[in-house]
Amino acid sequence: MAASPLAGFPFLKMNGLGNEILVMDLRGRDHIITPAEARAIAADPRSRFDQLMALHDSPSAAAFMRIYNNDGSASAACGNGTRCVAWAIGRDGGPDRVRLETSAGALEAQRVGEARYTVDMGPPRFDWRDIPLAHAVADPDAIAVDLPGWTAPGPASALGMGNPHLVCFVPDQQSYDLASQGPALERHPLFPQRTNVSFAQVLDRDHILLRVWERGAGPTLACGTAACATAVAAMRRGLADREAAIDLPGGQLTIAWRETDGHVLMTGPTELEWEGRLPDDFAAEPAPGVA
Ligand SMILES: N[C@@H](CCC[C@H](N)C(=O)O)C(=O)O
Repeated sequence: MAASPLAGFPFLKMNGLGNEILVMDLRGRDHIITPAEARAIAADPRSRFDQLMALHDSPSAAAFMRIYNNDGSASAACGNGTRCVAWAIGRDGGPDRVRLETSAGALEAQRVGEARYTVDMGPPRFDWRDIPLAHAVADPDAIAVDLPGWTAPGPASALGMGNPHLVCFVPDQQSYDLASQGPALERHPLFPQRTNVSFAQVLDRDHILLRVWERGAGPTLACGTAACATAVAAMRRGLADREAAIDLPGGQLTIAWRETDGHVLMTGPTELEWEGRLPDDFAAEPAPGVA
């Protein structure tokens, strides 16, 4: 079998509030990581990740980011991963301000402290085609999500942050079981591309507790886009002010929804855990039908 172009390839193992991020810089190369390769990388404890951020050349930004979940599926947005990429590009005397692209649009990241970044995550999306939903809904903040054997505590919110989100507001987030309700809600028929699922408990107008079941990755210690979606949904319901602290199992993000242009600003830390290389004999499972 021919050697994989990823054999021995270097990576940064990082995290954003415990959300496990792998950064691989493929700029100047023409290899696009396949879903099978992403799964194989995630399955190795030395390169495990919730999300893999693969950097590619961009004519108008420092990099174009292809984002993979650990089940091999793609996403067009990852808040914690975007901060990690900004750190990776900005380290060793690189720029403090970085423009990055995804298939959902351009994002600007600004260093605001030691390994700490604010990312302009762009505007939230409420049109059913942009989230996307399977069909038009009368009110994206009044989504009924009862499941067989489970009654939702009230209507949920559906919105997009470049990726789909379902936000369920609950009186006590600890009493909701991510492991059983998460997978079912991720595949709710209203979401043709599946969805990230948030259980949010509003403590105060500027303070929200959040746990997230991520599309394609399951429960993670933090999800930046879910924090953005939750803050916006709470603000639209009149439950929170324009800036709020979101507490996730891995720590705190600050989310502001700017009135002047409707963009969402996410601020939080990054951490480098180790630098590594894929094995020299790296190989992914073959594509179906390929011997
Ligand atoms: N952890 C991320 C979101 C990653 C993508 C998500 N699971 C999806 O499939 O949309 C974040 O920090 O935003």
